[in-house]
Amino acid sequence: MNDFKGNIALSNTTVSATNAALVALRERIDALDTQMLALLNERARCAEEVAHTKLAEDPKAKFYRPEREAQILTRMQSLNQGPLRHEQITHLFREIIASCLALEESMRIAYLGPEGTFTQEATFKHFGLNVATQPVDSIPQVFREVEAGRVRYGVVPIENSTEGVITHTLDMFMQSGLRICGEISLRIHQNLMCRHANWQSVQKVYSHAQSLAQCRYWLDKNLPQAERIPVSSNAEAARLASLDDTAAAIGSRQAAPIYGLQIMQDSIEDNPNNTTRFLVIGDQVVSPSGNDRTSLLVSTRNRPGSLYHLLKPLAENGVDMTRIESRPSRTTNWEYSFFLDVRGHEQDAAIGGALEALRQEAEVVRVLGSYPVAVM
Ligand SMILES: C=C(O[C@@H]1C=C(C(=O)O)C=C[C@H]1O)C(=O)O
Repeated sequence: MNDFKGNIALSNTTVSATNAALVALRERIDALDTQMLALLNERARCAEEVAHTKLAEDPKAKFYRPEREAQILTRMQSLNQGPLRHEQITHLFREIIASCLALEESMRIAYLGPEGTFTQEATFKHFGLNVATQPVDSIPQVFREVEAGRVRYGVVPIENSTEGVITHTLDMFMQSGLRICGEISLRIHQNLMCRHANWQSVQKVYSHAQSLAQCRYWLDKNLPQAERIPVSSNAEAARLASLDDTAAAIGSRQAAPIYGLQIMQDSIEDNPNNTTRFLVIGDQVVSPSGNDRTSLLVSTRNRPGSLYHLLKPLAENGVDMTRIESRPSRTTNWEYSFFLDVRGHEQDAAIGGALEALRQEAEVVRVLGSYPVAVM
């Protein structure tokens, strides 16, 4: 009995000591929040000042500066000593920057929709959660919205680490004069969602064919009885699953609340490094950030050694090529267009030299854009 009472007394003391510690910690957190609030608003006032300064210099000034944002995020990562992870710091600062930018101007961004797709997730990752967005039905439509000036920028997928390049996007650059202003790299986490907790009993799984392919082994193991039904987008899959208790959908976690579904299993992709790269398209020429990529479109007649002649100027100028894709040029049979990604900015001397030499070799050499390499 004594022991029992003693224990109670001990735990009461522990509880009140814990309480006192919690009270003190929460007071400290409140004080820090007060400081952060003041600092955030001071930062916001600086951004407003930046806007006035930009306008005084150029009444048509573009406020969004992707290279500056990338520099800020990279700097914060290099200063970060934890315990918050780089990813969390990046996320928080992205939202702070987006909120400051929103004070300078309100931007509208078109993306390949519908709502609940990974392209929407990429858009919010890059521009912050509060940006005004316009989901559209197709990649050409994203280009058209930007070209017509109905939105400031567009977001389209360009390549997936498992499934390869998205040729629709590449082909649009052959017709459009828009430039690439940025890239977004998104780790693709697939989620199984349905209306109820009894997910193991579903008979159908809806998703985009690519997502089904990315979860093949997980499905074999966990839902061998369910029929896999490919549909036009993951958002459409979520919509169909929201109408049917015998079905589940696979897709982006953004889709679940939109279609009234619950996420029953997350990160079910077979390859945990599955990443998709997206492009931000617009009409802006972006200044160097210090860690940039340049995308080129080069067309040439098909003659012996033509690819060698295109690549030689890059090698001779020490330019690091990170990607090459070839597409039929569509204007003349057996003429090819090459999409090249190189490290660096078009204002770098090495790339300038390579471009000059390339222009002697190829019929068409277009810089699609120099832009900051995706920061996380
Ligand atoms: C404040 C600026 O404008 C925008 C907002 C930024 C920010 O909040 O840090 C950074 C770059 C721009 O997109 C700026 O150009 O410095």
